[in-house]
Amino acid sequence: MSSSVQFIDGCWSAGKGKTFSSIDPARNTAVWSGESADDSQVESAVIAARKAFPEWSTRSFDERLAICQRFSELLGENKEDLARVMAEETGKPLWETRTEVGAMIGKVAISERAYKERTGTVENEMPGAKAFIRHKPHGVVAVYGPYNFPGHLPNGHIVPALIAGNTVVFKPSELTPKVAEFTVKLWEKAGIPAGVLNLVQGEVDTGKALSAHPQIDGLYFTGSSNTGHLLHKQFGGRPDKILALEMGGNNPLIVTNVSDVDAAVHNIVQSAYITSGQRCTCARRLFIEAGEKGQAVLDRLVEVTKNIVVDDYEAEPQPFMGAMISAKAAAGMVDAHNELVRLGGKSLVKSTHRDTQTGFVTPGIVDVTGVDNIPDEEYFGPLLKVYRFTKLDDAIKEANNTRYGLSAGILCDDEETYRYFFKHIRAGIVNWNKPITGASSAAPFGGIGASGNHRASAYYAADYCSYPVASVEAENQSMPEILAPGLKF
Ligand SMILES: NC(=O)C1=CN([C@@H]2O[C@H](COP(=O)(O)OP(=O)(O)OC[C@H]3O[C@@H](n4cnc5c(N)ncnc54)[C@H](O)[C@@H]3O)[C@@H](O)[C@H]2O)C=CC1
Ligand SMILES: O=C(O)CCC(=O)N[C@@H](CCC(=O)O)C(=O)O
Repeated sequence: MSSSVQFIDGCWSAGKGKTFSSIDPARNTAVWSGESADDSQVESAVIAARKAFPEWSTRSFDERLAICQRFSELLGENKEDLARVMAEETGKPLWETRTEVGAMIGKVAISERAYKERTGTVENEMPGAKAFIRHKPHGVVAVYGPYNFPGHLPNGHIVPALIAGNTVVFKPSELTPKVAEFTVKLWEKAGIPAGVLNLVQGEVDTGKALSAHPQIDGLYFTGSSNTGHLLHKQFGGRPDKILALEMGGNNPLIVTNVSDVDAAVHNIVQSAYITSGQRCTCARRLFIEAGEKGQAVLDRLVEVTKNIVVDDYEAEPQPFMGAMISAKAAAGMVDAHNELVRLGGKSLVKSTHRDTQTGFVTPGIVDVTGVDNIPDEEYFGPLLKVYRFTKLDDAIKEANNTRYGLSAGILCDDEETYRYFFKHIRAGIVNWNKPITGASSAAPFGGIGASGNHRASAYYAADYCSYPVASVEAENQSMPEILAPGLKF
């Protein structure tokens, strides 16, 4: 247990707000406990970041990058310990948390490339002068992270923000404070100067205090659509502040005319149930063609889903799914399953909460074909709704019938069908014969509609971490050969 949990202006200190804790959802044991940052500590963190900004932003790019590279090396050296902390706090199996640390390590090199490619310097000759495009950091930015990737997703904002010269106040998910503390200690070890990266731990009150602080210049948020929409309202009328929102989805996956049934089922399972369905990119709605071919896919999916191994993060052999983030979240999945059945859906695979004290829940499938009033909600867990269709156009129309627009995919043998789907589907990630999860850090990552606000992250995070400055520059001034009308010299 730790008490110095806030990192403000280069110093660790205890929070002055109320106590909160994190629980290992696989074992129902306490992992971490500490006091939250109160308003005065959020204020100190923002002021420290403001004070550190002039020096950090005017350092050379290479100096800033060197610290990020050292952080990346330290992640490598501490990979196993960090993966274990992630597993304890989230319930995710170790194979998966190791992958998450790997993604964090890779983020630095990718962000360096993205910075140079998307926000580097461009020089053009013009008569008697040169035209430049350069980029400057915004200033103090707040970074909010979700619990499902407590390392990788906030890291996807923090690294490009720091590389670009911003200073950061990081507010992690209250469900994963230990991962945040571990990570920020590595930044400290990497030599991040005082005030450049600050950590304020706490629950929603801490988040509210930070987002409302008048001295932040921007906020980079990954989390639920509800919170994202609240932040968007809060930032209304503030065009001077940059807001990047990465939110949830109600993502569709269409299956039509596939010859390799097992390969299709594997792609469905990877799309719907990886991370116990706790990825914003997970498939929530599966459209399967009516008839024998579709039935063969569905039957095999039901069979494979029933056999998915759900177990402790340390179990050997490793399970595909670990516990969900909390016992409450797992119970919520069973409730959501029952609600779909109450609305008229047919349960094909029942979601079962293993016990009321842990987050273990088995993956579920409900056939909701022809059922009206299915809520357009993101059930953030391993629950898949099935829709049978006869015409592809109807499936695409229904797939688009959502306020969200994060990821979408089609599993089909012929390219023409994919091209048609691509043209008509609305989403920020559109895949063919691949899972719709597992988005690359080397590509833009974001959604439309209620999934985001057109400020895609991952490779495009560079875009919201600085603003462009256009300059026309001449070493000497000279009089033009022809004066504008009405001027006399
Ligand atoms: N599109 C994307 O890139 C991703 C989106 N997500 C989404 O994140 C969600 C799961 O993450 P959660 O941690 O539950 O999200 P959340 O919205 O509950 O929390 C995210 C952060 O916002 C803070 N917060 C909550 N209410 C606030 C308020 N009123 N004012 C200021 N701050 C507030 C929380 O303390 C936390 O730090 C899912 O909906 C998922 O789809 C998750 C991963 C990736
Ligand atoms: O941010 C990046 O570097 C790439 C995006 C990414 O890692 N996406 C993951 C997880 C995000 C989520 O769904 O919670 C994915 O697409 O699986």
